Formats: sequence, structure tokens, C-alpha cells
Amino acid sequence: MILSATAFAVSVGSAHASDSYSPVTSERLKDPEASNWLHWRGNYEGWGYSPLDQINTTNVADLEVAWTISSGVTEGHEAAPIVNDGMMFVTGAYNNLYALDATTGELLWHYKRQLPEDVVVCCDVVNRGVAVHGDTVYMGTLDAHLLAFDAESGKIKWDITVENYKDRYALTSAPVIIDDNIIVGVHGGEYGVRGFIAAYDVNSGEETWKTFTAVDDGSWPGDTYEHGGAPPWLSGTYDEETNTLFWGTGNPSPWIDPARGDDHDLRWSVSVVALNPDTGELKDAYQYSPNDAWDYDGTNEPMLIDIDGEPSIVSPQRNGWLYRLSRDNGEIDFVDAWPFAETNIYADMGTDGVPIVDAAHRPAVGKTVDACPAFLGAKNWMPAAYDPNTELMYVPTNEWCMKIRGAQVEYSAGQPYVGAEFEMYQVPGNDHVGQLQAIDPATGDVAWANNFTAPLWSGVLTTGGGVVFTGNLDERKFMAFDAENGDELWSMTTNSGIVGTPVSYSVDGTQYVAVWSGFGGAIPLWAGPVAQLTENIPMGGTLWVFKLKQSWTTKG
Ligand SMILES: O=C(O)c1cc(C(=O)O)c2c(n1)C(=O)C(=O)c1cc(C(=O)O)[nH]c1-2
Ligand SMILES: [Ca+2]
Repeated sequence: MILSATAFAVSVGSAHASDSYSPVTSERLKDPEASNWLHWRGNYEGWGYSPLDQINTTNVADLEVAWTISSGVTEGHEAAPIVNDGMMFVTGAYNNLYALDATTGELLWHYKRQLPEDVVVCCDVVNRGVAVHGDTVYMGTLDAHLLAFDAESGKIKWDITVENYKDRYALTSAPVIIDDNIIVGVHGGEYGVRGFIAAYDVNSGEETWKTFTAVDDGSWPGDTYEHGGAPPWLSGTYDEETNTLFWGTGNPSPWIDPARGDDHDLRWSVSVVALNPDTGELKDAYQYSPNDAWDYDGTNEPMLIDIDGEPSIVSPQRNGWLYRLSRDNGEIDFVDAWPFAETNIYADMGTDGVPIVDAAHRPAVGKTVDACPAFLGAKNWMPAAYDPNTELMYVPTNEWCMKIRGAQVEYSAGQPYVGAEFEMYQVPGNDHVGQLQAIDPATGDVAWANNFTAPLWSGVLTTGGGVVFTGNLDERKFMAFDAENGDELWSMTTNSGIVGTPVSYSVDGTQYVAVWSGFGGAIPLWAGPVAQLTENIPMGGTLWVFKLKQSWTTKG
């Protein structure tokens, strides 16, 4: 299914000069202050962890609303707000960008992208956030531009074209900034783009490198890599120690192609790649699903964690397996993998990390199969979080399956290039689809799990106060759980279903937690009958910001 973006007028609000914007240096990005939220996942390692502990398990029940702001837009609001010394930058749907006073919600400036009428993206007109560097704020757009704004005034410094949106290239996620490079990965796996990661100079916007993720190495039949997808549409992570960028890549285009046969790996689709961020040079890669036929994009965040002193990558994948990989010297090696939701596509996981496919669950043209998970995955884009105190990761999970079969499709620029027919369904006998799981990344053991009737489509935040935050859909609740045992400590019913990415920050000694409520994203567009679980959710984006009641905050 496709969705067209309607045009909006640009309206940069009145510039409001705050007296002292703090420039974001490369050093600050490498070692972010606990009070700020400078990366979409809080740090380069992709943890989604705030060390702040003013809000903790003993007082979180006393949270109250500090302020809210409504976007007036009814599509999905997925972004993580970025906060730098009291100033917040947050995106809504359709590339709306708001600069706000993080303590009061006062709107300092607002940019509304004028998108061409014929912009089409696969999975809703979403944006997952901005990146910040110096006195500049950067946003990727649905028409595949990269924009640089003056942080204080909202004035556009530069606007570059990353690729042609008419071929369905788009940017939906937050850029990653490493020293003088601003790095983005493209969308378009359902339209036959050729995926790439590219870097631009933070000051001039000039391209410094571009690395294709569908590679010409003989692992694709003929020249099919040229429309082979593998789009790295979510943000990557960065290991400063070895100067390595890790980035997940999407599904091959089309999902199913009779020409491929069984022996084409289609590198590096559904993989994690390791790049030198200065040059874009490929250091190494590991493929989660060679020759993928189920739309199991491997884009999910490669979280960088040290496990018993071993530098590791941990990533819960759409295919239902949680991977533990090593990352010594920027080289990726398979260590272990564990199923974390209903999955039947692999008969076994080889000890070398090359899965043994169960042919009974592999679709082809003229062959319908039942496959679990469904193509929307055991976990999709909504980021898991890691808590260095409990040493657990908290994974928003969905259990569902699909009937799927191949369909003939020809490449035609800008047209859907999927090659499959499918219908999702709930796992028979299950009373839930969504689950928040606390998992030990060393062993794959589940410490606790909480179930939700509808799918879970919100990011997760961990905090130094031992509280885990996430939101759900049909109940519209933003919730706080005890990181140790999963007990629900607090919740608040919001305006809409939550598909946001919660963050935490503090200003003048007061800790805040912020999250969008505004249902949308892939579920209403793609989930078929399973979307019925979410059909009565009210629509519309509101950013909610919480803090403790005064009696707690003054105790310091
Ligand atoms: O292959 C791609 O280029 C691509 C891009 C995106 C995106 O950029 O949002 C999604 C997907 N695929 C996808 O398969 C998917 O399930 C999905 C869900 C969502 C969402 O925001 O809810 N985006 C995307
Ligand atoms: Ca995809």
C-alpha cells in the first residue's frame, strides 16, 4: 500500500533569539551530558538510556504533565525529541520541525516542509528525528533532501538533494553525525531503489562519500543489484574506539523473484555492515537473512554493548531472532542467536550464523506458505533500550504470522516492486500481539515480559532511576515499568496510540520525560486483518512532557 504526501506551505515562525545556544561539539556528541539528549537514541551506542535518576521507582507514580503541544496532523509521530541545554528540536509527520523551550513548551520556531504532491513512501509520512552539530539542526526529508537549519532562528543554511524522490528514495530517520560528516541511509525497499549510505560535510553539505548496500559482487543474479533495495532506512550506531559505523540494511527488492533461485545471498541486504565513517569503506558485514524472501529488513538498531568485557553488537531482528555478534577491531563475527518470538522460517541457526532455511516456510511464485513472524516483524523500527545497571535490554516485540506467496513483478521506476501477496494473522491461541520483553543480551534469557492486546509500536527508554518507559496503542497509555521485574508503576492515558520514541532530559535540576502520542506508521497501512485491533484509536499528534510534582523536584 502507498500513501501520498500532500503539499504544505513553508512557514518559518518568528525567529526567537535565545541568548546562549550551546554549540554541539564532536566531543559532546561522543560524551553527551546526562542532562541532554543529543542523539536519537541518547548515545552513539544506541542504548536509549538516560542516566538521570530524579524520577525513579519510588516516585514515578507522582509524574504530572509539564506541558504539551499539538501538531494538528493525523499521521504517525515517531520521532525522538533532541534536547540541547533547554532547547528541544522535534519532528512530526510530513517533515514538520518544531523548536521549543524544553521547560515551558513555548514554540520558538516551526518549519513545515513543502513536499511535492507526488511524494510516495511505503509506510507513512514519518520522520524519526533530527541530528545536531555546532549551531545547526539537520533533518532528512520525505522528498530525499537533507536540510541544515540555524538552531536559534530556524533559517535554512543549506538544502541538498540526496537522491531523486520520484524513484521513491526518501529519508525517514535521524542522520548520524561523526566529526565533520553527517551520514544518512535511504528508504525505498518496496520500490526497487539501490540502497546506500552517504556522508556530507556538516558545514557545506558537500558529499564526502557514498557506499551502496546492494553490492556488485556476484551474489545477485546479473545486474539485479541495481534495483536490489537493501535500503539502510534506520539510523546506525558508532564505535568510537575502533572508529566504526554499524548500520542495518533492508529487504531485497523485490521480496520474491523467481530468477534468484536458492543460491543467491543478495549481499548486503538484511545485514549489518561495518564502515569507516571517514571514507565509507566497507570493513565487514554479517547477513541475518541471506536471500531473504519475507521482507525481513535487517535495519533494526545494532546496539553496541560490552558483554563480559567483549565488545558486542546485539540486535533483535524482524526475522524473530535476537543476535549477539562480536565487533573486535570493527570486524563482525557471529557469536549466538536466540528466537525471541514465534518464528518458523529457519529449521536451525548454524553455529557459523548461516541459518538453515525451512523450505516449507519459504514462499515462491505459485507457492503459498505460512511464515512466522509476519513481514512487519517480531520487532520493527521502534527501538529497544539497554540499561547498564540491570544489564538487560528491553525489546518491543510482536508475535504474528502471515500467509505469503510470490507474484510476478517487473521493475518500473517509482512503482511498487514487491513481488508478493500476503495476509497477516495473529498466532492462534494467543491473546496478545505486543510484548515488552526484558532480555539478557549475554544469554537471550527472558527476565520478564508484559503482554499487550494490540501490537506494540513505540520505542523504549531506560533511565538511571530504574524505570523503563514505553507506550501502547489501543489503550493509548504511556507507561512506566520497574526495570528489575516489569511491575507497572505508573501510566497515563494520552490522546492517541503511541508510536513515539520517549526521551529524558533535565533543565535547572528538573528531570523531564517526553514522548509523542500520534498513531500511524505501518500498522494501519499494512497489517491487514490485524489492524482491526487498532481501528478505533483516535488520531492526531500531541507531544507530552512529564515531570515530578513540585514536592519531589524541590527535594533535589
Ligand atoms: O524498505 C524500506 O525502504 C522501508 C522503509 C521504511 C521506512 O522508511 O519507514 C519501513 C519499511 N521499509 C518497512 O518494511 C516497514 O515495515 C516499516 C514500518 C515503518 C514504520 O514507520 O512504522 N517504516 C517502515
Ligand atoms: Ca521494507
